[in-house]
Amino acid sequence: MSTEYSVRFATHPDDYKGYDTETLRKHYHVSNLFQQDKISLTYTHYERLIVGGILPVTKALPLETIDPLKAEYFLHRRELGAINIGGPGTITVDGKVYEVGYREAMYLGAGDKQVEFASVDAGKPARFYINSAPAHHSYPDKKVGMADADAMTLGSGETCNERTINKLLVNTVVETCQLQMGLTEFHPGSVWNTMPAHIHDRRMEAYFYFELPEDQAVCHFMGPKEETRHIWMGNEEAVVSPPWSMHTGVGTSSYVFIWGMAGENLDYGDMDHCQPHELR
Ligand SMILES: O=C(O)C(=O)C[C@H](O)C(=O)CO
Ligand SMILES: [Zn+2]
Repeated sequence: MSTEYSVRFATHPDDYKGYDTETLRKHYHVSNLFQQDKISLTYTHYERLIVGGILPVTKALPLETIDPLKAEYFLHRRELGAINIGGPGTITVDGKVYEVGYREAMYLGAGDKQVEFASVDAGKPARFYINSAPAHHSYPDKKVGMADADAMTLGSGETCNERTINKLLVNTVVETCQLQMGLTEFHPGSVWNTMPAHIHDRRMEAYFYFELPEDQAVCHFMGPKEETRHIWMGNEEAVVSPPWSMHTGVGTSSYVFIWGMAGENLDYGDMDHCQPHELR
């Protein structure tokens, strides 16, 4: 088996108030996503979103079903989004090969039976970050490059939050059941993501931070706006944002992040903003 998984249960905001650092990390922080020749999955009970990392080096890695799905194959009743943050890779779906390069995304619809992830060059392996959610309709597979993104620039240099949000797997670009994914990059000098912060209790979210120098960190904030907590994030680590939680983060240097959501609607702009002066 080249697949490993762990399970995260959902938490109540009243309980969260009493969590110390270790408990916060145990419930929301996800590390060790990329292990050589492994598929590492975290099955969350937030909209049953799965967060994962796939690092094929010496061999192709099949997407195997895992016990919590009780399904014959992984995508029997699921859809999946993958974004490659490494060297050139391929995703083979029921015999059809898609070349997926750096920062390119792939949407896989429910019903795809045999899916395999591979690197083109073991010396520069592909690194596929994935999110998967339950799906009750089969939409066509689609590769989405950065040039296809529905891009939006927000913020300003003065407030250190100037950034381009590249919406890759969203309903203006590709048909999905509930999954949305994108990649946000910063303009020089800006380090605050998602500021002003927001909550969308219709959808849970997961953030994955990468291209962060190894000796630097991102301070990720979560919680109801009047009761926030922080989690220090390292490179290639993810954090789960429950539907009741605001989310924002600030880096001690530049970084990039991938966000992914699942839940009630596909309306990216449906957010309840929390202005900086309202945060406690
Ligand atoms: O920097 C931002 O703002 C984001 O990238 C926000 C995320 O896309 C998000 O939280 C979507 O709900
Ligand atoms: Zn959000």
